[in-house]
Amino acid sequence: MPDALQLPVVDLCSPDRFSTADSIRQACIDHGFFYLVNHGVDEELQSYFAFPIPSWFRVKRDLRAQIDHFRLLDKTGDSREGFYIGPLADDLNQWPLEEDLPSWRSTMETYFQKLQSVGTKLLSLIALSLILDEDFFEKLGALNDPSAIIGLLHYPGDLDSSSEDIHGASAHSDFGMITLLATDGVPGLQICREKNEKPQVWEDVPSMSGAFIVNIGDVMERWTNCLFRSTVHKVLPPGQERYSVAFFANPNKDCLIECFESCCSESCPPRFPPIKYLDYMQERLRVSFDL
Ligand SMILES: O=C(O)CCC(=O)C(=O)O
Ligand SMILES: [Fe+2]
Repeated sequence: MPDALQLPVVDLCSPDRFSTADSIRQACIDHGFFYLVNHGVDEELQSYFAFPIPSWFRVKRDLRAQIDHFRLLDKTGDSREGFYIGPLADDLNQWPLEEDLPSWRSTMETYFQKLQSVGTKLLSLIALSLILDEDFFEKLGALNDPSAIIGLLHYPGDLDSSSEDIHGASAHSDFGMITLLATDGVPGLQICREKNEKPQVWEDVPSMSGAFIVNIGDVMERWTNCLFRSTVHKVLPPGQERYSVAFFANPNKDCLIECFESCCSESCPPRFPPIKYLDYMQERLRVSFDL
């Protein structure tokens, strides 16, 4: 049986920003995961995502088009289904008709904007935690036209949870800067802090009512020269229906992912060469989906 984790809890609105930044730093070094409370996104909005994705509304999965348009896909073999909403301004999103799901589009747009603003606030604390200026990510250009994505995820309830080959979501790390996750409380999410250890140890990440589960993505790990970890995680077949929403805060596609000066030195040189986010993401998608 995996152990249940006690992840740190970060208060987005704490007046003591420096001590909050310190706890974020520790959480990102130790776990790459933490809970975010006091984020200002009301739960009523969050309840909108738990809708059965109607069969007529499932997105036709055109891999090439999705790469071009920064849409992410579930890994082949995962049993979940997802509906993805990309940047609102780029006009590439497919929306249900107003008469089929009244107010759904406007609610989702509001939700997207709120998550974007929570992400921006959190990134200023993350900048502080790395001894950088609070507006560091803005100045870097990461937040101009960011290629953020919301994934509305549905895990069917009728999977055979006794088989090791059946995943809700198979083991992966997220590509971007940070991910904010809201779940409906049904368990299933697990993390593996030492992915190279044998046997791997998987720990349950319980949901916390009203809190987002935040995790560090690969771009942040690369920026910080692996000081902050992009922890591998997966979702077990829940054995009952499960809904979650993941907000992937990805940077602007032209943003350069280059080790921060505060995270390298002569004795600790950058582990990765600089790369533009667009090139990085295309490479990751190519490897992940064997394109
Ligand atoms: O649904 C979840 O709890 C996790 C989803 C996830 O890790 C992802 O979509 O990257
Ligand atoms: Fe993930």
